[in-house]
Amino acid sequence: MTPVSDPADFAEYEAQWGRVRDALRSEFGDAAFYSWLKPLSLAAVTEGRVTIAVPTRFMRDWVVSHYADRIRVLWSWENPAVRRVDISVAGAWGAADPASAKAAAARAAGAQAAEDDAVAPVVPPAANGPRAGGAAIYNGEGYNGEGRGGISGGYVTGGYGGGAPLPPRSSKPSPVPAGQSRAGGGPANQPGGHQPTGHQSGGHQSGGHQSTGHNASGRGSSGHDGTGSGPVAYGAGRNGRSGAQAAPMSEAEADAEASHRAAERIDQWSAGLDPRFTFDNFVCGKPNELAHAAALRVAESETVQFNPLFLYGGVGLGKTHLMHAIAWHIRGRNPRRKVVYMSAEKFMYEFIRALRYKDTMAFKEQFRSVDVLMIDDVQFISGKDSTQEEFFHTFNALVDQNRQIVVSGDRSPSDLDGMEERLRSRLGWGMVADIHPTTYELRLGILQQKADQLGAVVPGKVLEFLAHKIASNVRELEGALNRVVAHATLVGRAITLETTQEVLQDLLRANERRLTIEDIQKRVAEHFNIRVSDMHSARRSRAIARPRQVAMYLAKQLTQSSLPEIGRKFGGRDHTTVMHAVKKVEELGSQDSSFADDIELLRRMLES
Ligand SMILES: Nc1ncnc2c1ncn2[C@@H]1O[C@H](COP(=O)(O)OP(=O)(O)OP(=O)(O)O)[C@@H](O)[C@H]1O
Repeated sequence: MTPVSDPADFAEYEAQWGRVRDALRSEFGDAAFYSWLKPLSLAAVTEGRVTIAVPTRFMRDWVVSHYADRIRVLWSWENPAVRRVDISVAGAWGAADPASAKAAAARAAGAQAAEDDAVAPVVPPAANGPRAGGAAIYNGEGYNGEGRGGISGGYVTGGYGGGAPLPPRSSKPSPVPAGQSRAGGGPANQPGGHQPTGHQSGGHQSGGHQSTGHNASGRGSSGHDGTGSGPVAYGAGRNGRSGAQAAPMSEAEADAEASHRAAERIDQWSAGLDPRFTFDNFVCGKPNELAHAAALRVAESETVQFNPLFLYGGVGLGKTHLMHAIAWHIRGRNPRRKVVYMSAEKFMYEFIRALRYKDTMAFKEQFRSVDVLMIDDVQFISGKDSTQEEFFHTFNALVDQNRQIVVSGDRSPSDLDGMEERLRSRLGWGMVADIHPTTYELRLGILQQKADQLGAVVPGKVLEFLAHKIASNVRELEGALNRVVAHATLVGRAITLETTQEVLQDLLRANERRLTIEDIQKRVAEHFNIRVSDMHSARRSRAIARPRQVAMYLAKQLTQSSLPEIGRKFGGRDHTTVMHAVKKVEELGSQDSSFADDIELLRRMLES
């Protein structure tokens, strides 16, 4: 094949690529475009054949399977001479800005094409420019200032926010002044390895390693903390490449390095798993039997059972415990399976960080390469549209690849206010398992088990007393037992009912004061002069229905009960009826100040 050798021709192909991209964007929409298509760049052109560069292998596979055919068709409409479109990984070059992307991608694709077909693509001279190899040039004081960052090892290392730009990771030879090693990365006065280089923001701690600043890429760390958020030690990577003597990384090496980093990161994300939260330590009873059975099924199966498994329930009822138990179990059975557990808050934090450091491709790739993804407390991303969008795409990508997803929340998917409808419906697709508030028997069982774990001798009467008095949630129950045991150990006295009451006086008082739905129904019925039984009845006249709605609203505001629990206490009504009541009372309160005053009065009476 004859390469296109005239830069003007290449420019013409670039213009065609621009139009093809526009067409792809309008066909596939903005979300797909920004995730998958925007990072592509025209790399090389030979007669009848164009090569598009992608930043990672994962992305290449995705683009090949989802978009390549369409790209080819659209391009042949633009230019019938184009009969073939190749998608190639930019690999060891990566790209930081459009100009260098072109150069880097051209080299990458050129190398690939040369390997494939022994055809040397011609890169327009201008595109290669002064940044040979697409790497930013470190001249001992800073950069040659093109774009916002250097390029190294396939990762963009953008000098974000105006800090001194970072030196490139030393995977590519570049003109470093003789005798000046890149190890340590920064200007000469920064010792290698443990000084923050370039931009620092905040100082974020993670995974037990302290980092005094972010590196600008969020990646490219020396590898010793695996987070990419710690101090930067460029040029001293895992493979021992160091600074000026480093040989260029091949595509395969770059991929291996990237996978290694992704694996480190995945391990680090799940590093917070609590070793106490296992299935062995989980006490199963009526309120949590469904959730427990579903969790166990997911943990024991190599294939996807239901996707996602959505666990929900009130505060401190064991959702996190079950998720950790799934992770431990899977790891125990098959350590090779990649399991990621993280809170939704952490997911958002990681996403924001990736956006900030222009590392979203790596972020996507890491998440989408896991076998089991578990996201705890998903309600946290309610109202956080961009994070939801990213989670939505991650979710879809994993479901498409038949990977298991487990999510927990404080309410059912359909009740997740502030969550996009499409995400809510996806979350409800699989198995939704509710953890109900504990019963006396379950609390007693949990107390017995926790006392055994502590190795403490606690009289049955004390356990029964605690199970009876502390009904709010298991976390509080466990805290109470810990206090009693700690007190006995410290003062060297046996645990008795008396010492227990003494040690826990504040907690017991607070629990006694805790409002129940029955208290609310009684008080609201009195206030509106109706019978308490009307709270449960099917009567729909406004004189009855309105006070009932008010009581539901107050139950939602003043207790920790979930919507289904509240519904059950109001004559077995559905949770959607409770939701409607809550909305109605809020609406009336905003329109009618005397109604709002009435509600406020009731609230104060109930809380006093
Ligand atoms: N059935 C159970 N058996 C043993 N321990 C339990 C059980 N349920 C909850 N716990 C314990 O209660 C504590 C709180 O549980 P966990 O953190 O899992 O609650 P959660 O539902 O995730 O709460 P939150 O909504 O606050 O995130 C943990 O120490 C956990 O071990």
